[in-house]
Amino acid sequence: MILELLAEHLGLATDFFSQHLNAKRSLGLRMNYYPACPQPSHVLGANVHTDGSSLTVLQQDKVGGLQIHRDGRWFGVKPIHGALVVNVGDALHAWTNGHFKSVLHRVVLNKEVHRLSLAAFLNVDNSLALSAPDELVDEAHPRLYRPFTFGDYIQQVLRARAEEKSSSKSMMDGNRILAGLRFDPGP
Ligand SMILES: O=C(O)CCC(=O)C(=O)O
Ligand SMILES: [Fe+2]
Repeated sequence: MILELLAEHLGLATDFFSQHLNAKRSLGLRMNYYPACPQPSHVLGANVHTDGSSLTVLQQDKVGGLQIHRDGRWFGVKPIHGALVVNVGDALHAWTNGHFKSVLHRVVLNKEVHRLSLAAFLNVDNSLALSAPDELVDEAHPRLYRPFTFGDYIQQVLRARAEEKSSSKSMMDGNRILAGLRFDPGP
């Protein structure tokens, strides 16, 4: 349903995303438990990252701690009773030629109480080609990425992880991961 509204918003066929995801989809579920922490400024509950999914739907409790990065600053995502948080992941970012941006996020801890969240990742199949449709490419929005499958993206993630292990940097940033798949228009 959300994917159908997003497709309509972009002027694409309503089932543009959902037809592929209905054929071969997988739903990943993760329960996150963040203990109270005596020194919350020294550690993060979840490190800075983007999700690889198309969309992530998150249920958080009332404690708070999720933050998104925008315009060089971190903003808290205030828990609203009965509301779900919907995040765009790297797969949808690439598939829409960056019209929808995957959001860099992290979780901070607090001294007093633990926090729980449940994340549902709408993942795409490794064989899915994430080429943006021509409708989303024009002079103002040149094609960002060469044609690639989600499996190619996973290879880039593994490469980035291996690099992280050998350096002090630790950040699963979709922009950095997708940089390896950027379109090179040539000389
Ligand atoms: O716990 C949260 O609010 C976010 C969790 C998250 O980013 C994730 O599981 O990918
Ligand atoms: Fe996440």
